[in-house]
Amino acid sequence: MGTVDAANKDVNVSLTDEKPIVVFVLGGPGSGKGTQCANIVQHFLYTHLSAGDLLRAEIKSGSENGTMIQNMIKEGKIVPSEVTIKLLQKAMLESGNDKFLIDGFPRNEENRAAFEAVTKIEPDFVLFFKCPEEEMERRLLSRNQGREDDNIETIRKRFNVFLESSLPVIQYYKAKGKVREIDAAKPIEEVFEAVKVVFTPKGEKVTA
Ligand SMILES: Nc1ncnc2c1ncn2[C@@H]1O[C@H](COP(=O)(O)OP(=O)(O)O)[C@@H](O)[C@H]1O
Ligand SMILES: Nc1ccn([C@@H]2O[C@H](COP(=O)(O)OP(=O)(O)O)[C@@H](O)[C@H]2O)c(=O)n1
Ligand SMILES: [Mg+2]
Repeated sequence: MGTVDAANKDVNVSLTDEKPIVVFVLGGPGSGKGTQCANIVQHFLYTHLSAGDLLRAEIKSGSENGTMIQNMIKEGKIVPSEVTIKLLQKAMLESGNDKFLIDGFPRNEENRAAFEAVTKIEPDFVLFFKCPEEEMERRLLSRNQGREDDNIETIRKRFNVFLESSLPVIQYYKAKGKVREIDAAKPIEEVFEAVKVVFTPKGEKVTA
């Protein structure tokens, strides 16, 4: 009995040790998630996985889910978790890394609960980019990446989805003390200064 317990304990310890480190990067559309993740990976040893980028790549690949995903994105709606989580898991495996910035996910309670149930991973912390809607709107309208959802009609829908479905997820993690909130209305370099502080281990100097 004691031996079995001891063995189980060992297994649990090693599983815990092997679990990847995950940071969820959240914020409204246009708050600067992608921009700051690109900066973070230059300074810290993370792999950046954007849920939106993975979904757009899935459309391009001609997958059987492509049309459904395209329609959801055009409407600013959230794609069923099953689809997004599969893409995230595949990208995590293929990266060979064990530290991830998961950008734009979880976007609703379903995303959050399904990810936790399927992967058993809890985020280390949640980086939340807080930005006023007018500023996010300005940025999205001049993003110029040819995205079908960067038009004023879809942008309004995405803002509503953010308020109704995504903010509650941020609240959920706030209650657990896991949210690191950043003022994202400032210029890119200033936002990154604040981001670096969050990623720099306590006691270490924040580097340039
Ligand atoms: N702090 C900032 N100030 C001004 N423009 C920004 C800032 N951060 C990002 N942008 C620009 O705003 C647009 C949206 O940024 P992006 O990183 O794609 O946001 P998100 O991934 O949150 O939608 C891009 O064109 C980007 O260059
Ligand atoms: N977890 C996610 C992330 C994105 N998406 C879809 O992809 C769209 C674009 O997401 P994105 O993260 O690339 O958008 P931004 O916040 O970067 O502007 C969203 O509006 C959703 O339609 C989703 O369904 N589920
Ligand atoms: Mg983005």
